[in-house]
Parts: sequence; structure tokens; C-alpha cells
Amino acid sequence: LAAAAGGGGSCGGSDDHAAPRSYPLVGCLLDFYRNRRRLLAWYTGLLAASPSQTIVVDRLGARRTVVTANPANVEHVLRANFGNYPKGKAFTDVLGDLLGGGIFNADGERWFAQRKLVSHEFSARVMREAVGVALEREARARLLPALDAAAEGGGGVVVVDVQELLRQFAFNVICRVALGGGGGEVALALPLSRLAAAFDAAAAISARRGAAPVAAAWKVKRALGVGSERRLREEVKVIRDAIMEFVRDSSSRRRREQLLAAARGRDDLVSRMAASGYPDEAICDMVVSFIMAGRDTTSSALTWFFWLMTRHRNVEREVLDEVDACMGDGGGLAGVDLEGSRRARVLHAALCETMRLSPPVAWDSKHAAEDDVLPDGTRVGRGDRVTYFPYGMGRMEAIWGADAGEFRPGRWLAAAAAGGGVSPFKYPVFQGGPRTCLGKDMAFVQMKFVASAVLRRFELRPVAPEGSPEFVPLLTAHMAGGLKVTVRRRQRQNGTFSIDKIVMQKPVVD
Ligand code: HEM
Repeated sequence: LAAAAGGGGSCGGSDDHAAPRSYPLVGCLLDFYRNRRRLLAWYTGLLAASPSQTIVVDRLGARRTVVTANPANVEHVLRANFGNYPKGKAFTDVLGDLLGGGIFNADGERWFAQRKLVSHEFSARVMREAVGVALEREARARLLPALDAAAEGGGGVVVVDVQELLRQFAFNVICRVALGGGGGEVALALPLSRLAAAFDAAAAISARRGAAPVAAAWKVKRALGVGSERRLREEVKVIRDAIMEFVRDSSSRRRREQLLAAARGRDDLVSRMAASGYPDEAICDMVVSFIMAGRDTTSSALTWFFWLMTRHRNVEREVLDEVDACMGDGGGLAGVDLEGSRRARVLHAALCETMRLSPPVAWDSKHAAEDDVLPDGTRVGRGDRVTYFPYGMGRMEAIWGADAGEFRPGRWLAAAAAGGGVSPFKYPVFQGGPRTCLGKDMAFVQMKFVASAVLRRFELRPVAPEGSPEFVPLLTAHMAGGLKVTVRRRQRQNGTFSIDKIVMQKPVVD
């Protein structure tokens, strides 16, 4: 999802108002080389040591980059001076071949028009209908049977990679929502697993573009059509051909049916875009962005959540008791409240706390349209990259106190009880301001659904219980090597579940 801060160079703590002090260039390059495999921890350390939690990375021949974990700076960039901080061409170039001009890769008017149009897709009604159906079907079809089979053992101990199961689940759910008919069935010319593989390959190659020290290297390869750039072109073609075929078919059929559909209140993204006069190409861009934004994020958060539950059995028990209580009459699956009730508070807090320490989007960048000065006095030049850094922010004692490194969901309950909630600029895991993640509610619905469904039925035991798994940022973060577990059925499990019973609490963060 995000463009990496990237690159070494002269890294100065930004404490001296408009003229950050710099480390000697050579020293910093050596530091960068030494720390290249632990950039997240290195940047976090530098930011914690900087009096204003901001550093400047100034590398010869590369774009000047301001990296900040300072909530006032983050609010300035994401909200107060939003107009000056578009994603910028440096970002949109990197993802342009895959995403075209879709919402995820657009700025200005083009972004605003799509944002308005697509907001509807995230309404409570759509969520209850399309997302509810997709979650239930997908959970019944694959996720729960796979865990059940592992629990069965088949005569031996079966190890499953929960991260991989969750990735497949999230991809299929978002495709069912974006491309599914009324019953959530996806009608594509190729299997979903092939589409998922194409997205994986295209996203990985695009991420490597973003991390390349010099953009010219991949641009030359693209012009020549060789190596990874050739592969990218092939995979993008697989994706776009499949989705264009769906869009062409749906948009003409749905154009005819649209009046009727609108009357029934069952209009969908593709027909509304067609009705608004968007060409098929633009609708395809939108659908690709939608899938890209929704595919790996929730599975990343859930992977870390399940791992943390194996380390904090007391929290897991609290979550289970709460979920059981939410189930009430026993038939449903609790977790999500489309009406805004206060149920599943502990689960919500545990998910927020998981993402504080392991944010699915570890860092994200904007590019300044004009010269500016951040609230802490750091100078920003036109064209500079400004990176806000949720991973580092989650670990700042200046923001969270001395126990910043500990998993303590209670801090979210305390903040909610105090009535203030937590500012998105202190916790920009879903970004903040006008470009806040559109799928945040959908993400919580999905995460609570999966957390409840899995925890109530199964106990997961990590194959390697010692130590901390490695957090790998890429475009969307993941756990290096996956989350390998053995599975045991819980005694307390209850046979059936239904989306109707899902209730989502009002977000603690707003
Ligand atoms: C835990 C799960 C999720 C997290 C942490 C998350 C985080 C984010 C972040 C940080 C952004 C801003 C990225 C940028 O502008 O570069 C974003 C944007 C977006 N997200 Fe999410 N996201 C999550 C799940 C979802 C889901 C399930 C969807 C559903 C499709 C979704 C849809 C979007 C869209 C459409 C945007 C673009 C908004 C715009 O540019 O106006 N997200 N998300």
C-alpha cells in the first residue's frame, strides 16, 4: 500500500527548526548499510532520539525525505495542509501500471470524484448485504473446513500456515464483494487463485520499484521489456484482461438494468460508475484499486492478532468470554455492530492494540506540491517526500508512555472510558483526514468475524512459540515465514453462526 521511506544518506534529527542537523554523510551511509535489514527498527530508534520525532534523510542524487512520527506534523500533512501533500507522481508512477488512475493511485479532482462515488460502497447497508454474504460463504467454504481438517489430524500432527489461509480468505472476500453477483459468487474467466497469484506477483514487483535506490533502473528495464518488468507487464495483463471482461459484460448488461436495480436499491459499484458515465477502462481501474486496498491488510492484522493471542492467553480468554456473551442465544457469531452498539469492546481494543504494534501499512508517503514548514519547524521543499510512520509511532514512548512496547489492550478501553478516543494522527494506521481508509469499518467487520469464528472453535498453538516473528513491511506488512500452528478444537464451540448476529462497536478511534 505504501511507498517506503527508503534510502540512506544524511539522516539528521530535526530539532533545530527549519535547519535539521545532519550526521556526516559517510557515517550515515555506513549506518544505512549496517541497518539495511532492520530499517524499521533503525528509523524508530532515530525518531525516538530526535527531540521532535522527525528525521531528514538527504541522500546524494535522491529525493530529500522527511520521516516523521510527530502527531502534530502528521495532522498537518494529512489534514490541515492536505492540499499540499498529494501522493505525487513519484508514487503514482510506481503503481501506475498496476493501478492505472484508480482511487488508490489518483490525486486531486480525479481522486475526489472517485472517493465520493465509492463511499457508498462502504455504507452499513452494503456491508450487511454484500460483505456479510461474502464473509459467511468464504468462511464456510474454506477457512473453517481447513482448520477443522487440521484439528482432525488425519492420523498425525498437521501444521497449517494461518497467514496463508487468511490471505486467501481476504482475497476471495474482497473479490466476492467487488465482482460478486447477488449471492457473492464470482463470475470470472479464470480461477480466483490465478488472479490472486497475478496480484501477488504484480504487487511484489511494484514494491521493488518503490524501494529501488534509483527509479531510472526500473524505467529502463520497463522500456526494454525485460526481467521483472516484463513479468509485471504479463501479470498486469492477466489481471486487467479478466476484470475488463467482467466490467464490459456487467456494465452493458447493468446499464440496461440500472433503472430497475436502483429502484430496488440494489445498485452496485460497477453499475453506478457506468451510470455516471465512466468508461470501462476507468471502472476497471477502480475495481483493481478496490481489490488491492482490501486484499492483504486485514489478513496481516489478523495474523499478528492470532499470534498475540497465543502469547496473551488472559486476553484471549477475555475476548472469548465477551464473544460468548455477545452471542446471547447461542446461534450467532459476535463481533461487529453495524448500528454502533458497544459490544465486543475487548475484541475491538485487542485488534487496535495489535495494529498499533504491527500496522498493516508500516509507512506511507506524500510529496510536497510547494515549500512548507511543518509544525515542529522542519523545512519541507517542493517535491520532497514526507513519510509518516505508523510502525515507529506505535513504539514512541512520547506518544504511548513507558509501556509503549507492551501489548496492553486496556489502554484503548481506558481511552474510550475517558470519552476522548484516540486521535488518528497519533495512530494513523488507517491514515487520517480526507483520505482516511475507506474500508476501515469493513476491515473491523471482517476482522471481528474471523477472530470470533476461529477463536470460538479452535485453539491455535504456534509451532515455534519462542521469540518474536519478524515483521516485514513491503507494500503491506506480513510475518516472515508465515504463522505456522497446530490446531485443537475447543470444547466450547457452537455449531452454527450467522452474520445477523454480528455487531460492531462504534470505533474507539475516530
Ligand atoms: C486492517 C485493515 C486496513 C488497514 C490498516 C488499511 C489502511 C489504509 C491506509 C493506511 C490507507 C491510506 C493509503 C494511502 O493513501 O496510501 C488506506 C486507504 C484505502 N483503503 Fe484501507 N486499510 C485496511 C483495509 C481496507 C479494506 C478491507 C478496504 C476495502 C476495500 C480498504 C479500502 C481502502 C481504500 C479504497 C483506500 C483509498 C482511500 C482514498 O485514497 O481516498 N481498506 N487504507
